[in-house]
Amino acid sequence: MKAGIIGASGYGGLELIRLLHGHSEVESLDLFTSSDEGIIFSHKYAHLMNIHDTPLHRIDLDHLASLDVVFTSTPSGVSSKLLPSLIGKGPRLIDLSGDFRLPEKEYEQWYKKEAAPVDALKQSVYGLTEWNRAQIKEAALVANPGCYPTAVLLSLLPAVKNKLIDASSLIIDAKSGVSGAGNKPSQLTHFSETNENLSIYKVNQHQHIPEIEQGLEFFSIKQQPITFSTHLVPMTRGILSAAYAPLSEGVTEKQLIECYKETYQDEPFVRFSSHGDKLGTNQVYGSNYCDIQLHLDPRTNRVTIVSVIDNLVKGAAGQAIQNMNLQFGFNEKTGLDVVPLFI
Ligand SMILES: NC(=O)C1=CN([C@@H]2O[C@H](COP(=O)(O)OP(=O)(O)OC[C@H]3O[C@@H](n4cnc5c(N)ncnc54)[C@H](OP(=O)(O)O)[C@@H]3O)[C@@H](O)[C@H]2O)C=CC1
Ligand SMILES: CC(=O)N[C@@H](CCC(=O)OP(=O)(O)O)C(=O)O
Repeated sequence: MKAGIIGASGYGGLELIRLLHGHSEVESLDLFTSSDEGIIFSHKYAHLMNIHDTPLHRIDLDHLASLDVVFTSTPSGVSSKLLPSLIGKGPRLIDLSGDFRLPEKEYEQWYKKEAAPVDALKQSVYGLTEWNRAQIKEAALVANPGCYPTAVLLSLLPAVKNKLIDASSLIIDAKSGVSGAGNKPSQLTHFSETNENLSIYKVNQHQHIPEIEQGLEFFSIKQQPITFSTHLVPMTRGILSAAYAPLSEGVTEKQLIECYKETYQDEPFVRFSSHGDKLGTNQVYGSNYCDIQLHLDPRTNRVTIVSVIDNLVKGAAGQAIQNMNLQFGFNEKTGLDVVPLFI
């Protein structure tokens, strides 16, 4: 199949290239740019020497329409303008940005940008693979989930859906490596302000709050507002999410564990473990895994539900490729069956 990436030179784009390079079904990969047309990609990124020595293409709708799948890995506000004219023109579209994840009003409120046209929004399908396979399979346009919502929703949905925890006042505390902010330098990500520093940011204003609430509601039950805090950690990759909630009355820890085991037992990329008291982002580094653990504190009857992902893989490019595999009828593990880097 013929694949294309718009925003190839960003972090999500580079990760798509890395993983698609090892994908047995992808015959050609065209890279598109808004700023560097004609540049040989490996001259810009030497780690791709002898791997991607082709020039970057101008974003051209006819060229894009000739492909089987197009990934957009662009800043918010870009794919909402680009993709509507490509819907139904040939390629399956998989958008890594937030442009097609929320309804119009919520998007404009939280992203402070103009939303995608309503007709296009109606055709987009939320790409949380494990929870939305039937719809993703048929979708012309997949809205790939945000990095934090992937970690949070995968870890909370079994408990919330089955009403095993009291989700009326969920508190979720999440931490991310700096690559989550993309390759464009900013004061938040400047070395001298991230190194030796741990910070909380976008308190009660993070754009993933409505996405998480919507996901909990869409796949489980009517959701009360959540408290969701994001922190920047001086590391490159990885997200750790920890959620705190009381067990529902009469529910035991054993029931909760059984529910998670059952929900994810056949999933190739979600690993639930009921033992151990330690979970780190390095156990999923570079891989498409989401690892989940839970711990009940019998003194408070509150459960701590923890998950880790690599924000650039399961939180972005890996999940996008998993969705592509699903859409084209390939084994979901194709191109993604790698052992985490760990050290
Ligand atoms: N980083 C992460 O962990 C995750 C990111 N996301 C989302 O995925 C998207 C991509 O993220 P990321 O790769 O980190 O971002 P980057 O900022 O690293 O890269 C974005 C790329 O988009 C291209 N671009 C910029 N402006 C335009 C434009 N006007 N038209 C077309 N292309 C443009 C640029 O390449 P060029 O100049 O060559 O056109 C740029 O390299 C974002 O929306 C982000 O929120 C989602 C989940 C996780
Ligand atoms: C560390 C860091 O800054 N992470 C980014 C994640 C961005 C993202 O994934 O945003 P979209 O919803 O636009 O896809 C953030 O917290 O905003």
